[in-house]
Amino acid sequence: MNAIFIHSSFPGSYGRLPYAAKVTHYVDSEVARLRTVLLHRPGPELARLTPRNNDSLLFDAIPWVGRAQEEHDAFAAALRARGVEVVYLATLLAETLAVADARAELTELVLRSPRLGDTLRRRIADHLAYLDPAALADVFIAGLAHEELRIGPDRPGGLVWTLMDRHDFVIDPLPNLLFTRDSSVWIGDRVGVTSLAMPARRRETSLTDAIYRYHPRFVGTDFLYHSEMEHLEGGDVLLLAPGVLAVGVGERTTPAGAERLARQVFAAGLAHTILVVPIAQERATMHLDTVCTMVDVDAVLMYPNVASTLSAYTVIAGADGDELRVDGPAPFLRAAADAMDLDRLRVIDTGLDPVTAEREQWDDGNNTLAVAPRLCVGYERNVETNAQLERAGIEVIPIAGSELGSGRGGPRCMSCPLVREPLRPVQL
Ligand SMILES: NC(=[NH2+])NCCC[C@H](N)C(=O)O
Repeated sequence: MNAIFIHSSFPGSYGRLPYAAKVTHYVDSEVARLRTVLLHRPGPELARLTPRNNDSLLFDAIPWVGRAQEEHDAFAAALRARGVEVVYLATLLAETLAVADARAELTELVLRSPRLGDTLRRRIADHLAYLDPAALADVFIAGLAHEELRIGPDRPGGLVWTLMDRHDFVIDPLPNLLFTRDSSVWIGDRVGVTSLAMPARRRETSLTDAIYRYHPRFVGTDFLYHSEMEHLEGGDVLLLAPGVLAVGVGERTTPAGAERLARQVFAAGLAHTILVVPIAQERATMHLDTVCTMVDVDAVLMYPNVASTLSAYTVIAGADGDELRVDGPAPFLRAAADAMDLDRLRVIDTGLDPVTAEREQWDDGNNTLAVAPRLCVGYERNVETNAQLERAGIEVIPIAGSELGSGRGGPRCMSCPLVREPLRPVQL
């Protein structure tokens, strides 16, 4: 028997702690009271989006940056009003870049791009060397445009810079950093730095990796997953109950990623069952959390157009500790209830009729963030879904998302829980 016990009082914000204090981060469910969450307030990286690059940068429209920031501030305020500590990724990154090794590592990484020749590489290195940690963090997030680099007779750009399209970037921006759910995931007291599938997002994990390795807040944290491992994105990982995970495999997470995660969590003693859930390889269902999120310990909000057809393979550790045992497929809702030791899972539908459901699923009506059991944040525009939740006894904290939603992500995608109250000690 191996029980994980957690400190009963959770430390407050980073600013109030002695510099090198160790903070206990811990998450064992989707719904237990949320204590601390990692968000990214969108900034100048969104202003990089144009009709020419928005598809490859994974946005469906060109967001109005100021309004997106207002919406995001209201999201953060709603969480704080419920007692949640909000930690910003850009702040953590700036504090991380005060550490010389972290600064050198991340700088070296952007300079390594084979698109740059030696001359341009030198110009970029000079440019970055003068920036203070906060300004350097801004460049790592918002990228660097061709015309932002100071080039002149005494500082020639060289062949690559000269032949480059003026609209091109010498360091690509990361507009999807907003969706902090995907670039790292906490399971128990360990962090998984994920392995993002889309080229436009890959560099995000160099930032989360550096933060978790170098920031004093995270000293001593054990890693459960690394970005060089098989593709796995946080939006596909649901902590159904302590010891039970669901992992979507589709456009982003691969079966190999799900298998790797299973091996890692079994080896760390963090779960006994992984449900592997195939989802359609489409933009509308890029992650499992676009069709299924939890709103209570025994209730899920689900997209009705897939609820009855979604299936799951149940993976448990094999007897010899190496080979995994795979059973199924079985209907997802049945397999989940069995693994969670419940008679059944309550299901609340996204939308009312199939057309409304399809519209509201697209607008991330399904993508709620639980702040506590039966209390979640949802986009206000998904009127029918929110009404369904209220009818089922789930309180919805509505937030505006007309601009935030243009990147196709809702409150769950935009948040990475660092601390939730433990649902119960895990008995493995
Ligand atoms: N967990 C999520 N559903 N995240 C949504 C991410 C949206 C982002 N534009 C992407 O395509 O990657």
